[in-house]
Amino acid sequence: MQELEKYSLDDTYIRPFDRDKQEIAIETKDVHVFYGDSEAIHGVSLPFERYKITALIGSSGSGKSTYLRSLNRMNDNIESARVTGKIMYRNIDINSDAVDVYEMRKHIGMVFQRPNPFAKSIYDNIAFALRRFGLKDKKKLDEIVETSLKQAALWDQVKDDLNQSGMSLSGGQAQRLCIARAIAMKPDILLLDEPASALDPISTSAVEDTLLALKDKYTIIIVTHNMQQAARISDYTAFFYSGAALEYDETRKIFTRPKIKATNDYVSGHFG
Ligand SMILES: Nc1ncnc2c1ncn2[C@@H]1O[C@H](COP(=O)(O)OP(=O)(O)OP(=O)(O)O)[C@@H](O)[C@H]1O
Repeated sequence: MQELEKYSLDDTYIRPFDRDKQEIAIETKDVHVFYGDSEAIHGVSLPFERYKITALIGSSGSGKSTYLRSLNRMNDNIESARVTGKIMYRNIDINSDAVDVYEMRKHIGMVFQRPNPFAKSIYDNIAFALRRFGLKDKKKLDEIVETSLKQAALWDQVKDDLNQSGMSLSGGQAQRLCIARAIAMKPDILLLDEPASALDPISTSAVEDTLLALKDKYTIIIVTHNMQQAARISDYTAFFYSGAALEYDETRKIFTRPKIKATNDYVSGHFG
């Protein structure tokens, strides 16, 4: 934890957005997250542009996952966690008690680090939540299953046997099934917490291609440990350090001309 003392949390650069030209899909305002008495996120205010990929980078324990989870209230599932501040989505503060969390998560979906397909067929992995939300029409279900698998770049590999178990897929295929499952709900925003960290390089590359292809329909926010991955796929990058977002800018600037010393030291491999 030595390095955590090294840089000032006040030395920050958060890029401005031109809100007349750049649509903001979701935005946090002064978000703090506490686990019991310990503060893990210290007032993070970031806007995320629609139809862009934004990467959250930073060393282990810097708060990336905690912050990402706050964006669709996954921290609600952690008993000791408490989130303050506003998370504005379509002029609604989704952090307010009045929000129906399950309804909100239809708009703001999440894919986790480890592929977690259900022990069901590929078809049912996708149809399950749709049926639960009341969709019974078989033709409509077939259509959504097909479109979601196509968008997740998995259709060609599985179309001949949608009845095979989701558990029988390779890691990369299983993760793309989880992406298909998330996008079947037609979310606006897709949150991904290190979706490729458990995958081999070929599967990683397939997942990255999938995300790039999804960008024109979804706003994507992705936590990654992998700086090359952030550089390859994201438009914007936020650098997290010790529970604060120290720098937020276009990805190419973060990796070539960061304005903050901590960012520069991190992207050039001085700590991590
Ligand atoms: N469920 C939890 N209960 C208590 N403390 C937690 C919990 N989850 C995370 N923390 C703490 O919050 C801080 C931020 O952790 P977080 O997992 O968000 O960081 P991270 O940047 O995503 O790290 P990593 O890259 O290792 O996943 C750390 O100090 C961590 O120990």
